[in-house]
Amino acid sequence: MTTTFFSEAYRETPIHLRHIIPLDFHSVPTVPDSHVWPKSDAFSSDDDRFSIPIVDLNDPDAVKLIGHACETWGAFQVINHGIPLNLLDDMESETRRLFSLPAQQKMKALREPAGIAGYGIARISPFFPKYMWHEGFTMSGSPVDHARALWPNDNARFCDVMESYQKKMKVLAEQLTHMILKSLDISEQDLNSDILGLPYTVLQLNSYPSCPDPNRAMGLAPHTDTSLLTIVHQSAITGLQLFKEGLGWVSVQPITGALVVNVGDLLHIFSNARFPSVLHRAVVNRDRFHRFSMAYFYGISTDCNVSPLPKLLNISGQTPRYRSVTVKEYVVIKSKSFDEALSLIRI
Ligand SMILES: C=C1C[C@]23C[C@@]1(O)CC[C@H]2[C@@]12CCC[C@@](C)(C(=O)O1)[C@H]2[C@@H]3C(=O)O
Ligand SMILES: O=C(O)CCC(=O)C(=O)O
Ligand SMILES: [Fe+2]
Repeated sequence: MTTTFFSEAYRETPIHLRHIIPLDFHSVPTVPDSHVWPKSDAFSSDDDRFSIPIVDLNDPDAVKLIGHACETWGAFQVINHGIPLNLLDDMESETRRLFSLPAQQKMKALREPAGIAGYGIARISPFFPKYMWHEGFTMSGSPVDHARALWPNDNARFCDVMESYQKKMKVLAEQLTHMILKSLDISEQDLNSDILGLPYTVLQLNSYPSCPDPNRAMGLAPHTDTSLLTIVHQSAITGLQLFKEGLGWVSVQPITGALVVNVGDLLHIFSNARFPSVLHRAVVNRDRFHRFSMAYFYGISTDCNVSPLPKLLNISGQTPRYRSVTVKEYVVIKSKSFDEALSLIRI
């Protein structure tokens, strides 16, 4: 379902193979020119005075705290979320196992030019003049076909772990969505009845190999997510940074067992810009520090419209800042215009 939706949306913007096939990172002793980004101090963020809020889902004030975090940061870390720690560990070890395969084996699961699922570099690559120090593996639904191509005889464990993670993430994403709506005083009855019915979901595994010159390479370039919200599990190595007006790039410190939640573009539109869809990027590390992350993108039903929620406009007396678009229209606009997508639908 999700796969068909995205391949229809991406039909008009197929990606060239040079923007799908990653570098064989372990085969290069230095950073090739194709991957050298302009040197800038902004790459390092040693300033740990600031950090995004941490919300305990068992806190009686969790709804209020989440609402405040979404409004001030567009992100927060969540603890006591109900995802077992051993499942997070299994995700990490299966992710490591996948990216440790020889380059020619990973190529057997290469993403199609207009596809969403499979192995390759980030879809946003063509918007940047340099390549990122990153490789990814994207799943929309069952990973079984690609997993068979990667490990003809030994794919059951990978599929089991990915599928059970997707199930658990869906439950958590639903719970967070309800809490976020509650923080806005919106109940399910205030929503178009099928909007949350059949959400699109995408699971993305990210690998950032250790880099010989991390100050000149970029793991994942600055972007906002095309989702309602994204739940990220990061390995114990720093790399994720969020951009906060007035502060600049702020690192998200890994906390064992915590998950990072980002506000995506769709929630930004629904909230009539009250919640910023957070600009974020991943920087890379040297030596032994190969970093992994697992991002779960949670959307809404693909045949629904996205627009500022009418009840919210009534409560606040605000005028809508965005015109109504279908999810597909928005995904097409974003795939063509990337960081200008929101301004193209602004009223
Ligand atoms: C649903 C999606 C969001 C995403 C594009 C995609 O079709 C599948 C992969 C997602 C991802 C993961 C890495 C970063 C990102 C910007 C990219 O290039 O591919 C996101 C996309 C997004 O949020 O727009
Ligand atoms: O690696 C990370 O921490 C961030 C990943 C991310 O932003 C994404 O997959 O969209
Ligand atoms: Fe992201």
